[in-house]
Amino acid sequence: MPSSLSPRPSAPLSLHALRALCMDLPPANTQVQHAIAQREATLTKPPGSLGQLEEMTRWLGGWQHSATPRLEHVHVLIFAGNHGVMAHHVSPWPVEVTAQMVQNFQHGGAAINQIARVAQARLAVVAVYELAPTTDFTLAPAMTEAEFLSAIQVGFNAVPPDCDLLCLGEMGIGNTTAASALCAALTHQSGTDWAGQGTGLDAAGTAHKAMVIDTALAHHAAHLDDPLDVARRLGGYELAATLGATLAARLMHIPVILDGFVCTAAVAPLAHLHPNALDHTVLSHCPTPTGQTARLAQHLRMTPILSGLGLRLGEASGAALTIPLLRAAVACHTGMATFAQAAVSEKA
Ligand SMILES: Cc1cc2ncn([C@H]3O[C@H](COP(=O)(O)O)[C@@H](O)[C@H]3O)c2cc1C
Ligand SMILES: O=C(O)c1cccnc1
Repeated sequence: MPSSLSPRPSAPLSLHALRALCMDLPPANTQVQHAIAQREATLTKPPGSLGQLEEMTRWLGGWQHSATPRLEHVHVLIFAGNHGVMAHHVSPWPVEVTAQMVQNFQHGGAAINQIARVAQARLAVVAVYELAPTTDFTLAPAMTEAEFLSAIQVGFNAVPPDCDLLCLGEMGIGNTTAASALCAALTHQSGTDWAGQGTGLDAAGTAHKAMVIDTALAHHAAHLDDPLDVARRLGGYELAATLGATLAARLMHIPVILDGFVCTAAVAPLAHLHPNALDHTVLSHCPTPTGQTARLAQHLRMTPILSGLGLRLGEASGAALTIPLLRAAVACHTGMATFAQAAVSEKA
């Protein structure tokens, strides 16, 4: 069934229902994947010579449940939120920048606006809780259970049903601290292991960020066994919305491209609940081979589509950059002639 005809699922209304949903997610269509691999073998090229493009087509088709994958309706969704932990100056930028950048997205002036236009994708921005900040998570959970569930629901409901591919991104000054705290908690490591420079902290600023994360980890130490509770205590509204959108996409047969570190950290709790929970997602990029995004990718056994570009912006910029590549993959699979059609001799 094409993704555009998939029924719109309803969002889970309790933590119990959310957990149950995460444990029982629909798989990819393996028959479709097999059919795509069979056609791929008949196309006028040495087998496997389009490398990862061939894998991408199989991945897209398997999750769209269609042997002729489509990229007619590609959507980029940015969730924005603010962070109480900014009381500790964990970013060199002021919190107002979150709202200002949301305006910038709406007026077409951000990097993502240009990349989405080039990629022929529709862009939408959702300011979660109208950018009210979370609670400072060094003192208390970032979100109450009700706030957490409602942010998940915002993300869940933001996924357009008529969508062949969803690219997710975020905007929230201070959110690399939340993302690093999540990673540290999920991997049972420390702030130093996961804190990075974010939007340009110097070495002293990064060490302070690591200390703030360690303070939060100590405060919540007795409650870090449940991945969803980790997401509630140490995450943020836009991270919870990202998790909700990723779940909705799974139920609606929509493949997902995750942007960078923050986005991937936001959905990492799902992988800790169920090993296959992120199979319908792909990580777009890693800025460096040894940074936090690379380590998170390794932890989640994800291979980024793009590496070495040094992208460290967020906003779904890396995710949207992969769209032209995916369009090329699908165009080759659907448009190429077979050996028989083109009268090209097959391998001896
Ligand atoms: C002008 C500007 C545009 C951005 N677009 C994305 N981010 C990125 O930086 C933020 C996270 O970094 P940190 O944790 O260091 O604050 C997020 O908003 C992220 O999307 C931006 C940041 C700035 C300053
Ligand atoms: O990789 C990311 O997601 C990222 C990196 C720095 C700032 N904001 C986002």
